[in-house]
Amino acid sequence: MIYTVTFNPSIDYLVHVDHFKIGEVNRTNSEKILPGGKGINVSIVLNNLGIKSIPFGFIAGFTGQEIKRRIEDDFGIQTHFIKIENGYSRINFKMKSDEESEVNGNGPEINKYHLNEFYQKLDCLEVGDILVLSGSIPKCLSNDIYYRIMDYLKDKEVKVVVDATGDLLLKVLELNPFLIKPNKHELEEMFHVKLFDKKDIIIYGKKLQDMGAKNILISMAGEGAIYICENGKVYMSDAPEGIVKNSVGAGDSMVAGFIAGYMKTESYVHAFRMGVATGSASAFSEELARESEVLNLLNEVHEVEYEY
Ligand SMILES: Nc1ncnc2c1ncn2[C@@H]1O[C@H](COP(=O)(O)OP(=O)(O)OP(=O)(O)O)[C@@H](O)[C@H]1O
Ligand SMILES: O=P(O)(O)OC[C@@]1(O)O[C@H](CO)[C@@H](O)[C@@H]1O
Repeated sequence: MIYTVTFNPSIDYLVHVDHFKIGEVNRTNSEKILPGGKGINVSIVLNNLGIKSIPFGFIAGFTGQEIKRRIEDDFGIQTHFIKIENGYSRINFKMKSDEESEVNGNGPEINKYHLNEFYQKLDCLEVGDILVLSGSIPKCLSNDIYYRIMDYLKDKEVKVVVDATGDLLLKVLELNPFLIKPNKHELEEMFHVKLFDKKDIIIYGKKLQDMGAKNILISMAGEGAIYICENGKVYMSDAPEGIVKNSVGAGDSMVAGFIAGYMKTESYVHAFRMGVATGSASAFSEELARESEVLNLLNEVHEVEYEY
C-alpha cells in the first residue's frame, strides 16, 4: 500500500487576475477551490492514475472538514486524518496573473497527543509499502520530524519518498530515502549557491546522493527535469510543450507519476518519463492531471542520458 502524509493540508483558493496591480483593488476572472497540500495532491494524482493510496494528515475546523469532504466525495479516496480540536486548516492563496504568486498559511498546532495518534497509525505499515512525506510542517513542530518518522519505521523496509525543503529534507538523507524531489530553487537554497547550468545542477544533485538519498528528481518547471538514479546514471528531459493553465501541484504530480511508473514497470527510466509527463499534464490543466492527459504527453518525453 502507498501512504501519503500531509502535516499541513490546505484549501487552495486559486484565482486568475488580469495584470495584478499591487496596492489596488483587483477583480478576479475566475476562481477555484480545491483540496490541497502536497501529500494530498500525490494521493489525488495516484488515484487519477488508477493507484490506491491512503492519505494521512492533520485537519482542523471547517476548512479541515471541507478538505476531507472534497477528497472523499469528489475523488472517492478514503482519508485517515487526525482531527485537531483547535484552530483551522489553512487556506492557501494562489494567483495567476502576469506572474504566478502564492501565499501559504501556517496551519493549526499539532501537539504530542496528535503525534502519538499519528505514530499509532504508522504501525500498520508493512514491508514493501511506500510512504510519501510531503510538504511543510506547522511551526510548532521541529524540523527533524520527517527524520523521526523514518527512524521509527527503519526496521520495516518501507520505501520513503520525501518532498520537502531545507533542514526538513537534509536531516532525512542519512536514513536513505528512496526518492527526493527538490526543485532547482530548493537545491540552490540548500547549498547556498546559484546554479546556472545543468552540469552544476547535477554536481549538487549528486551531493544529495552522496549524503544518502537513493534517487533524486530535480524539477525545473518549464525547463524539464534531471534524474539522478540510484544505479549512478543521470538522465535529463525537456518538458513537453503546452499552455500552462495552473502549475500548482506540478511537482506533486511528478512525484505521483514517478511512483506510478515505477510500481507498474519497476523501470526507473519509465518512472522518470511518467514523472515528467504527469508534472506537465498538471501544469497544462486547470486541476491535477488525469490519466488520459498524462498518456497523451508521455510520447513527447524523451530522456537523454548525461555522460560525464
Ligand atoms: N511551465 C511548465 N511547462 C511544462 N511543464 C511544466 C511546467 N511547469 C512544471 N512542469 C512540469 O512539472 C514538473 C514539476 O514542476 P516544478 O519544477 O514547477 O515543481 P515544483 O516546484 O515542485 O512545483 P509545485 O511546488 O507547484 O508542486 C517539471 O519538471 C515539468 O515536467
Ligand atoms: O506550504 P507547503 O506545504 O510547502 O505547500 C503547500 C502547497 O503550496 O503545496 C501544494 C502544491 O505543491 C498546494 O496544494 C499547497 O497549497
